[in-house]
Amino acid sequence: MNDLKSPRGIDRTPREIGLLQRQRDSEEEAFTRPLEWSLITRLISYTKPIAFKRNLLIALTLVRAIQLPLLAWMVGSIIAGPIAQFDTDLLFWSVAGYLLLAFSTDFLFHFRQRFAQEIGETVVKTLRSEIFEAVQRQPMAFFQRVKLGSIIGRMTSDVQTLRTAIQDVFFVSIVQVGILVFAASLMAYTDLVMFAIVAALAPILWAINRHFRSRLSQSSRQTQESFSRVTANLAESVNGIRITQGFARESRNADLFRALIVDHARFNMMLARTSALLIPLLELNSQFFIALLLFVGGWRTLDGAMEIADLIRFFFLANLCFGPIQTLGSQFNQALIAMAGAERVFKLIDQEPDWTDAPSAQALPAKDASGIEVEFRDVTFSYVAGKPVLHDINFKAEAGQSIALVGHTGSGKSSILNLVSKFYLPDKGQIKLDGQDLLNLTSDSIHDQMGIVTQQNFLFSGTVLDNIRMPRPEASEAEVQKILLELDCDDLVEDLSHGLHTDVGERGASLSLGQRQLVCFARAMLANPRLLILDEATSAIDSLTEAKLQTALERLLLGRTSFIVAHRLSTIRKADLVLVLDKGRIVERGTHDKLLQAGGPYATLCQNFSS
Ligand SMILES: Nc1ncnc2c1ncn2[C@@H]1O[C@H](COP(=O)(O)OP(=O)(O)OP(=O)(O)O)[C@@H](O)[C@H]1O
Repeated sequence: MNDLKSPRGIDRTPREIGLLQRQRDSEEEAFTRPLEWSLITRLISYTKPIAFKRNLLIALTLVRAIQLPLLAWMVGSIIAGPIAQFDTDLLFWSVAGYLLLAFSTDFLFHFRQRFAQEIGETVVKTLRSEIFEAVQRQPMAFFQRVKLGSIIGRMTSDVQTLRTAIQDVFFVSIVQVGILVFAASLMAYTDLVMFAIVAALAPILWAINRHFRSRLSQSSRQTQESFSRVTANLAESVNGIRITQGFARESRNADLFRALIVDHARFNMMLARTSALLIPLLELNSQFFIALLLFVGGWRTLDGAMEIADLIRFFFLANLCFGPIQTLGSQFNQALIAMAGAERVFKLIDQEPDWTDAPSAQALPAKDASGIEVEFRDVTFSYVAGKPVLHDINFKAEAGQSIALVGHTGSGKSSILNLVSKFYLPDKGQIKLDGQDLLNLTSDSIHDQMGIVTQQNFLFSGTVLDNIRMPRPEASEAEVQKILLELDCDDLVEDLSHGLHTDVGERGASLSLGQRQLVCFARAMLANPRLLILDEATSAIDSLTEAKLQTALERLLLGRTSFIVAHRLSTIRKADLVLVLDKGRIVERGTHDKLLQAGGPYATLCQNFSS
């Protein structure tokens, strides 16, 4: 906990400690895992759509694995052969042969690069769409459990490690192993004693390389993570600057930011120290090898046990061996990192939703111009097992009725909406839509006949037209205009700089609150739902817009069954049934007038509603 202390010795608030603690949490995710055949074969199966190119690439790679050591061997042989023998003709033809081989090697290299990139791209694009589909089919509870950051992590850094594995590690390793085997065979053929020395020392070089590479990549990941905490904190600080200044929190926030950059600097220094140790050590290793080979090779040549030409050839080949030993070390490390990434990505893709529609579920029959009849019978519901938030809920909404849900915060209003929408399933009891048990109806058919307007008035990036047309992208602009006219808010479009084609900005930021809500009403109206779920906005809106919203809402509700978490007296007054909730139970029900007369909990609550 020591490094969580503030630089000025001030005790941190739980939020500050939490922020630094997140670093530990993310580090707990496995960074590497051993090679696993099932993960490797599954990953390779993603290259099936371009199997021909993949196989061609394997063949090209094998040829390249022979070409590279052959080039080195040729250099050694030309020096030891025609040059040592002063044979000009042979020198000319040998160099021409060398050039021909070099040209064909690089010609193939061009295709190796291109095909590898294509294979990587194919795998990445399939994985990303599979992740997206897997996330989309999850029920609501999943999104409360899983952090957005972790889904983004799967989609970006983990998929990136898999790209590296499939497009580089696999093919680079084939080439390097090929070079190693081919060069080793030529070395063994040239001089067995010298080869034995290289073979004995190679594992030491490999082990040193592996050790430092894995430390290096661990440090590099920690550095990246600490930097993303710095940027996340900066974004939060800038976005929340009003609150920061309003509560005079600048100095504490600056402390926290300083702690994060100190943390980042610490990881950066660790990374620099590790690489400053690794690179000279590797260089020293190679030089130590060369010194040893020079000594033994020189001794054997002087002793007459070895030809000088063989010694030259051997040196070229030995040099060629050092590269693959080091490269294979780092590729192996990448492969282990990719295994951890693959495990996380496939776990997300394979994640079965907590529940799905029953196989026998039928579509809710669509009826024109009438609302859905909704009935709750003894419904109990909990988000967390054993902690029910709704108890014995009973009510019936006739087709076309509007039901207002009122109650203190946390009383269970949104939970009822979640159940009607089949975003969650009840623990006990029954919910019936048009007389059929919700469990026997498909979610899609319910959502097709349902419209939702939330308090946040969520808009997607794009134009006003795109947002209104979301439930029916094929709707014409004229249809959208007609909807706006029906809602009596066609002047909304006239006020906007580019009419229906005005860009709404990020999350609708360039529209006013009232305009955003009208867009959401128009969106719901275009869907022409039989059931409308509405969480009435609480934000203060000027009285003119307010009146417009009320008119639009009345028109939207006409002929549909609606459930409204109501905050305005005007909405509640018009509701056919008001359900008063308290601690997950319906404590009163009736019309506004009746409930007001009764003088119970509703009458008390009423004083808080805006008119
Ligand atoms: N996803 C969730 N996981 C666990 N508990 C939840 C979840 N959502 C709501 N709750 C709990 O369920 C209870 C009812 O919440 P609900 O959101 O239905 O109340 P509400 O009346 O709509 O409140 P508000 O008016 O503040 O929106 C609360 O105690 C709340 O803490």
